[in-house]
Amino acid sequence: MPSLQDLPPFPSDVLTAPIARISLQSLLASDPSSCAATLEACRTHGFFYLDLSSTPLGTSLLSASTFLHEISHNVFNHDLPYKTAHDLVKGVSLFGYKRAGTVKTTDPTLRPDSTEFFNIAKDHLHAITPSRSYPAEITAPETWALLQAFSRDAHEVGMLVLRVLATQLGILPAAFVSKNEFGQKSGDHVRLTHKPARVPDPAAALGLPSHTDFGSVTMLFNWLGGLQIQSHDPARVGGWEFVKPVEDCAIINLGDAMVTFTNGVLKSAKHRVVDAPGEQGRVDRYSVVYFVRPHDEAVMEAVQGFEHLGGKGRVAGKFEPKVPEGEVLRAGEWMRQRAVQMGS
Ligand SMILES: O=C(O)CCC(=O)C(=O)O
Ligand SMILES: [Fe+2]
Repeated sequence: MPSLQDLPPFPSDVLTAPIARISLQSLLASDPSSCAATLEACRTHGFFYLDLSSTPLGTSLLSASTFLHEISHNVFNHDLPYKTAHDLVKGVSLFGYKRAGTVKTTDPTLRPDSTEFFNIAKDHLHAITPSRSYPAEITAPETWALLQAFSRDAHEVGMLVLRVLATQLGILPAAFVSKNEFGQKSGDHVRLTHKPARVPDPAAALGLPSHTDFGSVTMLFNWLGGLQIQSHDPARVGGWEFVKPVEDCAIINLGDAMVTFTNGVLKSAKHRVVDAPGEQGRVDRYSVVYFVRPHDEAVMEAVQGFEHLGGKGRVAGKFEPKVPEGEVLRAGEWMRQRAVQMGS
C-alpha cells in the first residue's frame, strides 16, 4: 500500500464508523472470538476491517493492492477515448470501462457520479470464459499475472469469511462457499476506481451514489477517506459516517446475495463515496476492489436453515428481481437485472 504517511492526513474532526477490526490470521486459526466478531459485524454494520498483516496470504494481497494502485494512476491518466475504447456494455457485460456519470443517481441531491472504473473479470483472468479488450497497462504480462494472483487470493479470503459465517450460523460450512465457486462462470471481478480531487462546486458531482453491492463478499482497498456508511448510533441512525482507511487493513462488506441466502439475517449495508475529507480532498482518489459474486448457475434463494424466514430478505431497497411465478432466479440473471437497475 502507498503508506498512509505519504498522503494528507485523515482529519480528526469528522464522524467515523466504529466498525470491528478482525485479523485474517485469527480467522485462519479459527479463533472463536474473531469468528464471533465476524458474524456480529455482518449482522449489524455489514462492514468490518480485515487486518492483513502477519500472514503470507494477507501480505501478498497488500503488496498486490499497492501495485494495482500504481497501475491505476497510469491507466486513468489517459484521455477519455483511450479508455472508452474498452467500454463495458450495460445490460450485456459489466467488464471493461465505466465512465463517470453513468451510475443511477440514488441520493436525494441527484448529483451524477464522478468515479470511473475498470472492471476486470475473474473469468477473463483465469480463462474461464474468453477475454475482452482491456488497456495495455492491464494486459501487460506482469500486471495480468499479478491480477491473477490478486483475484485468486481475494477470492480465497472471501471463501474464508463465508465459511466462518456459515459455521457461526450453525449451517454446513460450505453452504455459502458452494454458491461462489472460483472455477465457474460468474460476475466476480477486480475493480480499479478513480475519483478526481474535490471540485469547487459541491453540487457538481458525488463520488459514488449510495448503493449496496450485488454479490456475496467485497474486499476493498482504499487509501484516502471518502467511503461512508450509515450510522447505527441511536443518536444519529441513518446519518453518514466515514470509514477511515486503516494501514494494513482491507475493508470487507457483504453484498445483496448474502441477504437473499440468509433471508435478511446478514446485511448488505448501503454505502457511498464522497470527497475525501479535509486536506485529503485535494488529491485524486483511487481504490482497488474485488467482488465475489455467486456463480451464474447458483440459485438465488435462501440456503437450508433460512427458508422459514421467508420474505424478510428484500434487498437494495426498491430492487425487486422479476421472478416468474413459481420460479427462482439463477445468479447470472439476478446480477444482470441488478446491473441494469444500477446503471453500472
Ligand atoms: O472506492 C470505494 O471506497 C468504494 C467503492 C464501491 O463502493 C464500489 O465500487 O462498489
Ligand atoms: Fe460498493
